[in-house]
Amino acid sequence: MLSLQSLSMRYGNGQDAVQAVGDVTLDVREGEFLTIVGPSGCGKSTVLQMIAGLMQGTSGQVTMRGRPVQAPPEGLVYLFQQYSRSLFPWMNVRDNVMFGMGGQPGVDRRQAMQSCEEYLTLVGLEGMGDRFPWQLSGGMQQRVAIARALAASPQVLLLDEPFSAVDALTRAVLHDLVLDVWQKRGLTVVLVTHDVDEAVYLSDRIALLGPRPSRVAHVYDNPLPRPRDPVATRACPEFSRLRGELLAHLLGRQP
Ligand SMILES: Nc1ncnc2c1ncn2[C@@H]1O[C@H](COP(=O)(O)OP(=O)(O)OP(=O)(O)O)[C@@H](O)[C@H]1O
Repeated sequence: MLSLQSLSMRYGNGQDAVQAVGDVTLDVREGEFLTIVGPSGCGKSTVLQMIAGLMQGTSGQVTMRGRPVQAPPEGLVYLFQQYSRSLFPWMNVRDNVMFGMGGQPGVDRRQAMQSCEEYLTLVGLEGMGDRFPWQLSGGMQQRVAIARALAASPQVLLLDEPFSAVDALTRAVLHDLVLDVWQKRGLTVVLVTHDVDEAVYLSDRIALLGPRPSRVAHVYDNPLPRPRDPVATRACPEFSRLRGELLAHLLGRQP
């Protein structure tokens, strides 16, 4: 689905230049849930923004279904960590979600409103369309942002630490919501996170980036069965083993 070939990124020039991404090569398979983890500042968000076509690498390329990504491609949606930045405070929830459908040909307002209700139901916010983002809790706002992302009918969903700003219980609920939607809609998901537990719970595969300038240090296959369960999955010996391996690698305790 997505292919990252020898991708590198240098910000700035001369003495102030920062080589953020060294040489990243990675394939993302159609329909998989792939997570990118790595030490702080190693270039995870930069890689995700290059996948999204929000910026071009200094060298290398990204392709989606074989076509070079030079601008945000159709069918790909990027969900930011800060829901407050992605929702429009002057629009109610319904209009925010309908904004996600913007420009889809042949969709009239009544159809759009009906689909909007379906997306809100999917994220557990049925009947909340008239509220404004500032009338909702952080977790609810992030659900609206997810509903809006889904309203764009993406094939690929890029998630940049979308769960880090909510409390642990809301995070667990949002994890299962995203897994449910991913499975029902057959999406391809690429998630960037600091959270090793989250990476193991959600993913099919986990790409570990090394320190800046980053390369892919290792890609872990996740053997944990699906459907996953917030309690039972974390009790599996495989969960602890994989989590431990990732942590050891991140802490530099791996040969
Ligand atoms: N627009 C920019 N201009 C200059 N330097 C930048 C810019 N964006 C990021 N950087 C630098 O590039 C490096 C990688 O940043 P990036 O945000 O991609 O890393 P990250 O792994 O996502 O970080 P974190 O885990 O802390 O969120 C950092 O040193 C950062 O300061």
